[in-house]
Amino acid sequence: MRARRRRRGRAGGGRRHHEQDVPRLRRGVVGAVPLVPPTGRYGSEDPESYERPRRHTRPRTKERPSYDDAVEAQVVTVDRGRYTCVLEDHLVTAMKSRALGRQGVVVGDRVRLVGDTSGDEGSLARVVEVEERATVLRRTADDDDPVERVVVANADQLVVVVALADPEPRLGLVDRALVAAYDAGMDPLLCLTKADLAAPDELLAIYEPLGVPSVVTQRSSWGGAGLDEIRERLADRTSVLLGHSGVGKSTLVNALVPDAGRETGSVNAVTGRGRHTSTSAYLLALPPAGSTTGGSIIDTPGIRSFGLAHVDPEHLIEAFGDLDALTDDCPRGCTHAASEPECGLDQGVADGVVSAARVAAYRRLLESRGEPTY
Ligand SMILES: Nc1nc2c(ncn2[C@@H]2O[C@H](COP(=O)(O)OP(=O)(O)OP(=O)(O)O)[C@@H](O)[C@H]2O)c(=O)[nH]1
Ligand SMILES: [Zn+2]
Repeated sequence: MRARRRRRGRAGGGRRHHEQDVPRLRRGVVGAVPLVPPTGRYGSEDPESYERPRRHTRPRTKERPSYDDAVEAQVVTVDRGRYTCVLEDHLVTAMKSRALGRQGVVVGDRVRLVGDTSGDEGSLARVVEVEERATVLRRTADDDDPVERVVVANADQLVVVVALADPEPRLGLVDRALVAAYDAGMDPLLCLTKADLAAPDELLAIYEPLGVPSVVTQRSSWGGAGLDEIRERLADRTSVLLGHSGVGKSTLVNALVPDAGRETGSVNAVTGRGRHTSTSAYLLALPPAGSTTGGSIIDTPGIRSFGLAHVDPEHLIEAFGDLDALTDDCPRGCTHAASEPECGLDQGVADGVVSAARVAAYRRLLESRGEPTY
């Protein structure tokens, strides 16, 4: 029980929480690692500390925190050690400051920048702080590789984009993405595309017992309701879009953000490189539409596998409060899988407090952890 409580308190992974619920974040501390500014104003590698003797023109007391003129920005994409950040209305290229050490900086991170934040051609700012993350979406390269990678930070919804046909839906992919979402404390959303090619009923029935919300769409209806419903679901949130190649994700992103220029052809408009070399996620602000005012989406073009070795089954069930409540009397170490002899979930079904379909769907998710990555 004690171990379980400790896991519940795990940073960034509590039961479903949204960015809005998280109190204004502590600054300058990421996880347990305090970011200690280097001695001197910005550290010895900073050209400004040589070129502009600010200390003489702007006196500061010792107590004054460093970086108090740093500006807030959000990381939009990462490419070979360069961080593109959005600062109010313009993009700034930045690198990590030495003060960050090995601290990772990922798409969605809210950061503080110093240096040249003009965004002018050739300018380079420096990331000096990463704010505590409200959520982290992680993956392991594959299930046998325990190295965890943070994919994106601060997203509160994971949109799993699945084509109803061409390519055929792969449930393994959907299940694994859902596991990652629940583990990260993000709300899942199923986005079923290409409804002009196949009916959604079968797929919807499979995910209905889990209570996963869904939208069904097809490109030809985008003048009408299809796209509006998705916009409403995305409004004022930060949503990660995940999907296998060819499901129509880029087509959808381009419809949502008309000047996004996400590649549906062969060359990435952002990097100028081939589509398959672009592996970084990319954050795009949603334009206001109808009654919605904002929100952003994070496109994840390069994710081909979604290892879940980092996911603790005991943590997964916490995303399903009604099921979690049934497991208090499970034998020690019960994984709540179908093979467990005395699992409280089976008792719950026998007692009629939970549907067999819901337990079976939960167990399918649980088992998807061990399936091959996609
Ligand atoms: N029939 C049909 N085809 C669609 C629909 N949406 C997109 N497509 C087509 O599906 C193909 C794949 O679309 P993309 O948007 O490039 O798919 P993607 O998921 O971004 O794929 P990658 O770029 O490989 O990651 C394209 O030929 C689209 O024209 C739809 O609603 N119905
Ligand atoms: Zn159990």
